[in-house]
Amino acid sequence: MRYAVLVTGPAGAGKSTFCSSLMTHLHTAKRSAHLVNLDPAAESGEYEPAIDIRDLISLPDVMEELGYGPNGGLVYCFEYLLQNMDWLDEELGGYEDDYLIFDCPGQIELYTHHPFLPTLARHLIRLGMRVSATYLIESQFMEDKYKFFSGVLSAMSAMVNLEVPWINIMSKMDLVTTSSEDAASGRNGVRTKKDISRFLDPDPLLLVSAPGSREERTERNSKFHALNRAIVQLIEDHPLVSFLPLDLTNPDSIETVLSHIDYTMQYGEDEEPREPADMDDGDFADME
Ligand SMILES: Nc1nc2c(ncn2[C@@H]2O[C@H](COP(=O)(O)OP(=O)(O)OP(=O)(O)O)[C@@H](O)[C@H]2O)c(=O)[nH]1
Repeated sequence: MRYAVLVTGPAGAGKSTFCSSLMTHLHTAKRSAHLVNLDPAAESGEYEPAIDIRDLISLPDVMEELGYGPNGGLVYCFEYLLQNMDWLDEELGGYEDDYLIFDCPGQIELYTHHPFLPTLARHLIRLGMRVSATYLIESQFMEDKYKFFSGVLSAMSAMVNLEVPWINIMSKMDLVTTSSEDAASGRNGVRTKKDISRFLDPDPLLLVSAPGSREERTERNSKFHALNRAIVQLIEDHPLVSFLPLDLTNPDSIETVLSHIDYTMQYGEDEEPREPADMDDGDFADME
């Protein structure tokens, strides 16, 4: 069985770094894993991709030869890929019992209102692969509820568009300090773990505004207030909208995220993911 993990999220969220960490972690665990680069503008990273869209088409070439800008060029590259899926099939052909990690580009519109990734995911499923997706949002982005709403809505939009087992990840947790002094002074704009922990598994009541804040002023506008409450209700009603924290400086954190990916890919979202300690070898026997 082949397993595909689509690593998605906005530009700079840490997708490529996460892919490298997953590769290292899987190799250390003696699991067969390969990197698939789907970013036609990618720069070289720690791991040489086993499959690389730049071997088919690259963004700099498209921009130079066809005169496109970066966004139009990226769309052209993906349209070209979809018209040449036999290239991908051939590239994937050599992998049988492997874990394939797809590093995706950071242009958010690719996830929210283009059909490329859903078409790709369906194609991989037709090839008999188990497919799941992760969506990374960086912890620094989650400074207040407005940014949180924006992040959640972009994640939900991508999730609804893609329709595969899905895990939201809050990346770069190592940049979140636990120093209450820093938090009090707002030094460097860093937040405490306590500050953003409410966004990992959000309690809607906590997201309703605090008095005296920017929120209070905004809520004088009752239409926006009603919209806020509706979004809060949506978040509450939807169990998929929670975030796994990812601290790449902590191997346990990577292990936990990987366990969730394994489990989600194996069982979908119908069952609650269990902690790694609750899983036995039989759960992943065919993934070794
Ligand atoms: N401190 C910290 N920095 C990180 C982490 N992950 C990524 N970074 C940094 O964030 C920047 C962006 O990381 P990338 O992995 O290139 O992010 P990306 O999502 O692949 O970016 P695009 O390909 O542009 O969409 C780089 O400078 C990384 O070194 C992390 O877990 N902690």
